[in-house]
Amino acid sequence: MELMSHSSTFLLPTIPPSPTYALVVLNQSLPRFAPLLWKHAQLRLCADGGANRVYDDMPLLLPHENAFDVRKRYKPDVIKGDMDSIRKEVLEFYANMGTKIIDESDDQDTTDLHKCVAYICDWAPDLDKSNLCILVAGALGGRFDHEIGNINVLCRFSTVRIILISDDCLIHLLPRTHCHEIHIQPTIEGPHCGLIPIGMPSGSTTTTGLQWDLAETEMKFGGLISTSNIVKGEKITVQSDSDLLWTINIKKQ
Ligand SMILES: Nc1ncnc2c1ncn2[C@@H]1O[C@H](COP(=O)(O)OP(=O)(O)OP(=O)(O)O)[C@@H](O)[C@H]1O
Ligand SMILES: Cc1ncc(C[n+]2csc(CCO)c2C)c(N)n1
Repeated sequence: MELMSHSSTFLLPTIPPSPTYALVVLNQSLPRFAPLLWKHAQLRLCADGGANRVYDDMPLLLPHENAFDVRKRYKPDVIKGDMDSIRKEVLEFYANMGTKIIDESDDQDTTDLHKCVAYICDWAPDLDKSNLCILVAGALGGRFDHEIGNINVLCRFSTVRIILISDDCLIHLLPRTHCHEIHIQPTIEGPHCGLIPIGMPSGSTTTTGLQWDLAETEMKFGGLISTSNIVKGEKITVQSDSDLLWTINIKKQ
């Protein structure tokens, strides 16, 4: 089985040039490291009201700079969604600056995050898709239906690397098609982590590097799932017969 390697280097001040990152900003308070994620991204999208957050919150995260200069510098490449949350003044500001606006108000069956991920995968020009990773800022810690909708996007695009990020933690999928090596960045993440079967129960999951390792263990909702686990070192391995969610806490500054 092919190996898939994971590392949260996008939270470090400087990172190696690959993979290619695309950033999607959702309609929730910006995580404190949003400017860093923005810097590392080759493509920046706002999901509908996510544009209000960039407009309102980016100057607050950079209080020593002039708000207008910050807004000009942090210009999204694309704003996409059903456009029921973005404020008119924000839409006009970015449209005048050349941001591409994609109004999909006809589609009331998929979320704004889904619409943005579909754009990145199918349409985004000039983006190396072979080594693509989509970072999603503001995906957690809000309305529960939205949070679950955001996790559902991980499952609907299970062949794409997508990482949901909040101030407190990150979540991504470990597809059952691969065995996984997770490289921990101990200065920025851990020690608390979780492994959660998604879509179907896991008949057999095996891990190394955790305080409570699994050895061909069964996991299912209503039975055992791994929460409040602890990473012991800097490398975790995971193999499972079902897709799992991996989550790890992000350290406070
Ligand atoms: N409270 C929240 N918690 C988690 N994610 C959120 C929350 N609010 C919005 N989002 C994310 O931001 C995206 C854009 O949200 P926005 O408020 O602009 O539109 P919406 O009409 O509420 O969402 P949608 O059209 O996707 O149902 C949503 O698709 C969702 O992914
Ligand atoms: C069973 C079912 N439940 C809810 C919605 C509504 N809905 C789902 S995603 C979305 C956001 C569009 O931007 C809306 C309004 C639906 N269509 N089907």
